[in-house]
Amino acid sequence: MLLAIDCGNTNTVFSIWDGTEFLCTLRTSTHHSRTADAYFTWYSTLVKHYGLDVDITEVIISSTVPRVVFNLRVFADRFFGARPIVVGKPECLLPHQPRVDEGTQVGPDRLVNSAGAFDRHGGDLIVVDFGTATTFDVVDHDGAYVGGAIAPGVNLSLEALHMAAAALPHVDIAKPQRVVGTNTVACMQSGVFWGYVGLVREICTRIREERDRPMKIVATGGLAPLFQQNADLFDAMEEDLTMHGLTVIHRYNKENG
Ligand SMILES: Nc1ncnc2c1ncn2[C@@H]1O[C@H](COP(=O)(O)OP(=O)(O)O)[C@@H](O)[C@H]1O
Ligand SMILES: CC(C)(COP(=O)(O)O)[C@@H](O)C(=O)NCCC(=O)O
Ligand SMILES: [K+]
Repeated sequence: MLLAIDCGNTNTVFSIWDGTEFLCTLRTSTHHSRTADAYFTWYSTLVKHYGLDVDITEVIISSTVPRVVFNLRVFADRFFGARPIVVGKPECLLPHQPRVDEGTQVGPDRLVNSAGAFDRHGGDLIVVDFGTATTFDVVDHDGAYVGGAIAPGVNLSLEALHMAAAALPHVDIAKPQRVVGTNTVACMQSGVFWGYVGLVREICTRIREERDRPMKIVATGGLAPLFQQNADLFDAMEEDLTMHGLTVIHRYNKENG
C-alpha cells in the first residue's frame, strides 16, 4: 500500500491509498523538528485507533518545507523499509514538464495539484489552493503547469493585521453576515473574507482574459470550503486534490521509472 504525504507550511497530511481508495487521512501540524520516531508514534496510534491493518510498502512525499524531508525519509526507511519518491527531486518523474522560467523552483504542491486536477478534468484549468499561501496554478491544455499567482493566505492576512496593529486582536476567519462590520472583529472578517472573494474573482478573470480561452476553476486547500459557500467562485471543490495528485505521480513513476 502507498502512504502519500503532503507537507504544507501549516499542516502535514498523511493518506493511505490501497490502489482504489484512501483508507484514512491523518493531519498534524508541520514542524521541521519532528523526528522520524515522533511521526511513527503519531501515525501508528491513529492507524490503530481506526482499526486498520495496513502494510505500507511505498511512500511518496510532496513538501513545501524542504527541512522536513530528511526526517520523513528516515521515517519511511526505518518503519516501512521504503525509499520515498520526493516530488521536485530529479529522480521523481512528472507526467507533464512545467513550462516556466529556466532555473525557477515551482512549489511541489503546485505540480501535484496540477497533475491531480488534469487527471480528473483534462486541460485548461486554474487550480486555487487555499493553504498558508493562496496559490493559483494554471494548467495548459496538455497538462503542463505553466505558472500562476501567489497571494498571502487568508489566515496569514488576518495574522498580519494582528501583528502590525496594536488594537487588532487575533481573529479566526468566518464568513461575515454583512459587509459593513459594526465591531472590530466583524470589520476584520469582512475585509479579509470579501477582499478574498474579490481577489479570487479578479485573478481568475484576468487569467482567462490573458489566455483567451475558457478555463475550469478547481479549488482545494484547508479554507476552500469556506469560500465554496460563495457559490460562483469555482466550478469544483476537491479537498483530496493534492492527495489524488500524489497517487497520479506515484503511478506514473511506477509505470515509467
Ligand atoms: N477546517 C478548517 N477550518 C479552518 N481553518 C482551517 C481548516 N483547515 C485548515 N485551516 C487553516 O487553513 C489554512 C490552510 O491550511 P492548509 O491547507 O492545511 O495549509 P498548508 O497546506 O499550507 O499547510 C491554515 O491557516 C489552517 O490553519
Ligand atoms: C507558494 C507556496 C509557499 C504555497 O505553499 P503552502 O501554502 O501549500 O504551504 C509553495 O508552493 C512554495 O513554496 N512555492 C515556491 C515558489 C513557486 O511555486 O513559484
Ligand atoms: K498546500
